[in-house]
Amino acid sequence: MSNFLEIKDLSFTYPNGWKALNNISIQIDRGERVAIIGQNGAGKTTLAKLMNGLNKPTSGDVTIDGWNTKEYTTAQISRKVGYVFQNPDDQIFHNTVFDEVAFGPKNLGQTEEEIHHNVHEATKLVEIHDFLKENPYDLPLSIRKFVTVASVIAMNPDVIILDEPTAGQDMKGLTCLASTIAELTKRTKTVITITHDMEFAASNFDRTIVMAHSNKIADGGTKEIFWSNEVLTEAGVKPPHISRLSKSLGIEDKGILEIKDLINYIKMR
Ligand SMILES: Nc1ncnc2c1ncn2[C@@H]1O[C@H](COP(=O)(O)OP(=O)(O)OP(=O)(O)O)[C@@H](O)[C@H]1O
Repeated sequence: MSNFLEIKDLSFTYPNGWKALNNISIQIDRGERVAIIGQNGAGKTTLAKLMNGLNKPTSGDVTIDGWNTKEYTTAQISRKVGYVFQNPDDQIFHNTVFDEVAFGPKNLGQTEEEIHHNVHEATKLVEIHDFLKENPYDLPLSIRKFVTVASVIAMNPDVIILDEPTAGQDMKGLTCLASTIAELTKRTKTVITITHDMEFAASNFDRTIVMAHSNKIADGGTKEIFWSNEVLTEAGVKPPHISRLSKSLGIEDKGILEIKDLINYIKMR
């Protein structure tokens, strides 16, 4: 595995003395889709903020495409790693969707033409193109969340981190998220999500990293992880509903994470 994004012996302690990450190493390649799961307070958001340089390691290193985050500003790192905040209201500060999405490309020094192109591309991808002239705060939370996703995509980073993207999304939003992730993968972008939504992780991410008590306790194929009782119990995480249903029916097929998997299993019997 190549190490486009390399986290090596990483520890992070907040100024109040709380050690939120304890000696973590992870390697993530271009084009990978990785879910980070774990209980509240496990250190997932802290880890994401170290990946895009918002936080700098207390010890150890985070290197993206050869850039050690300690040697670059957060603005420089954000060209390579885009982070979509859990709460869109922590990110949005312009009066129109267009200006909000254009902010990143403008700061990168793109020409007017490039800015227009990137804003239109990104907003079409996440299906908010009709709202370009609207004030983001007149739009519902689910749409505001896509405004922040588009803002990051418009900067064309290599790695996109989505923090709790399914919160507040209906079926239409979930479908749009899935197609956006699929398209980003086609463009060989690395997509990382922090999520409590196990169905979302199971359907869209091939690899899952499990965090608990400031540590990485597992890292592997999503199917294996969601069928590993010990890991999920230690992390305090429940597997997807369909895996639980299958287990309670006595079906021990590790491939079952989604309804379609259970249907296939039943059809094969
Ligand atoms: N600015 C801060 N100062 C001190 N401690 C903090 C700070 N931010 C987070 N923490 C603590 O660090 C730990 C990890 O927090 P973090 O937000 O990374 O967890 P998380 O796994 O993302 O949780 P959640 O699922 O609730 O978002 C928690 O105990 C949290 O209280």
